[in-house]
Amino acid sequence: MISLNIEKTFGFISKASVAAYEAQVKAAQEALENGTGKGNDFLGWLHLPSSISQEHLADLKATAQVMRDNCDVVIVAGIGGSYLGARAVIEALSNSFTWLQEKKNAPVMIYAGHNISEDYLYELTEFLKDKKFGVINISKSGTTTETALAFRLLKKQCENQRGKDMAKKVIVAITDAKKGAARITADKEGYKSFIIPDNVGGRFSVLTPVGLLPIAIAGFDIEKLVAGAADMEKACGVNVPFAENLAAQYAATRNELYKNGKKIEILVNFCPKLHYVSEWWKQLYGESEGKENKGIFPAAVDFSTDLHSMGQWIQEGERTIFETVISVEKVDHKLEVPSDEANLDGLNFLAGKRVDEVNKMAELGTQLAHVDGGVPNMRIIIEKLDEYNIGQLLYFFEIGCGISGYLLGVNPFNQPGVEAYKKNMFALLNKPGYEEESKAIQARL
Ligand SMILES: O=P(O)(O)OC[C@H]1O[C@](O)(CO)[C@@H](O)[C@@H]1O
Repeated sequence: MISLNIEKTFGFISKASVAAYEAQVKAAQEALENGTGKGNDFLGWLHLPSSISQEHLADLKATAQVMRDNCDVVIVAGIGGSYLGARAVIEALSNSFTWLQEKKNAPVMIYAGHNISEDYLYELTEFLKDKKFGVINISKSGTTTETALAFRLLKKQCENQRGKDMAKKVIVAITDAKKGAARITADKEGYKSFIIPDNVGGRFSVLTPVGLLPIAIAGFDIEKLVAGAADMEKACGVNVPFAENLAAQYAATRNELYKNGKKIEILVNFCPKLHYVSEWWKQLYGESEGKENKGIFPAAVDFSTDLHSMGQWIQEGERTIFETVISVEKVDHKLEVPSDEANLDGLNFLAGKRVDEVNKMAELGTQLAHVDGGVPNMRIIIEKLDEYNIGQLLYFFEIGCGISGYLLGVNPFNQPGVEAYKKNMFALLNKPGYEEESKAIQARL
């Protein structure tokens, strides 16, 4: 099982102050469990891992097989919670150079619909010109502009290039059961579709088809992923005592750090494959907690890379940060530092050592240096990067977020602030229905 070590926060906050959260955490857990807290119409993720049926997984795997049989490239079109979970898991589990390898055992996964860059979309459509490609159109609301725009382009290209019949086979929609343009299009065109349950918000949807279908297409074992999440659901259950409950400890510790002026949490990895786990985590915690002028700012770094860019700030900048390190115990491959007779680079002191040992010493050295520099440190220890462990990690962060949001006193399941930019953009683009806003915004320019 994943474990959590909070010992290196105790020079900054006391053990007793974290322990004092027990009753508050229990109340938050019960509010989640009984559906009595804020945002209680969005708790579908809470027992999702333990309630996913074999039939549902079989349906996902069958659709994944159709895509694998008919596509060399699959575009995951989605933004925020409608793509980050899939990308996080796929990149954590993939060979770092899989997309460059000649012989592939799964379609190349590409992401779109998460920006409005004309160059990105142009270059994507150019790249796809001679490719057997398919598309997964993912949008809970079914109306998100970034995704809808990319899908409009990709749908047209797929139909033109591969013919209407094949396009029908290799375009899949994941959206609301009834409403939104993505649902209307899927029903009208006869696409295979999956439903994002009403009571699961985008950032909590990685264990719905939103995450599971792309992950299965990329060739990973979604049963093991769900099994890992289900075991974490048990391990972080409402009846697991506070001292043994990882999510409870994490939520309490970060809230106590926040109260003591640590306003920024930096999620740290020492393995570049975890970059998108951090991106997923940033949305999960940022959208959930950043409201009512409150909330820890979730940031992330990839070490040791960023030790050579952000390391200075972290070591000696304003002391408003704490670090949460995802520490992976075992690597997949073995590579030793070779000995070199001339030793021109002076690295013979490392000869015979595993590269991972060097990385682990960088990790330990960094932890000690940053703690010495005034940065509290938590460590999430994960045995290795496989489906089962990543499944655990995802659910740990989800339940930790639910508890933490309630401790902070906000509704962790809405995101009203995201509408502000959309309203302005629609007004500036003269979207029908925004006539008043258009006038008002023009007057401000
Ligand atoms: O799945 P949708 O409805 O396209 O939304 C995508 C993302 O946009 C947001 O709604 C914010 O606008 C996120 O909460 C969500 O994950």
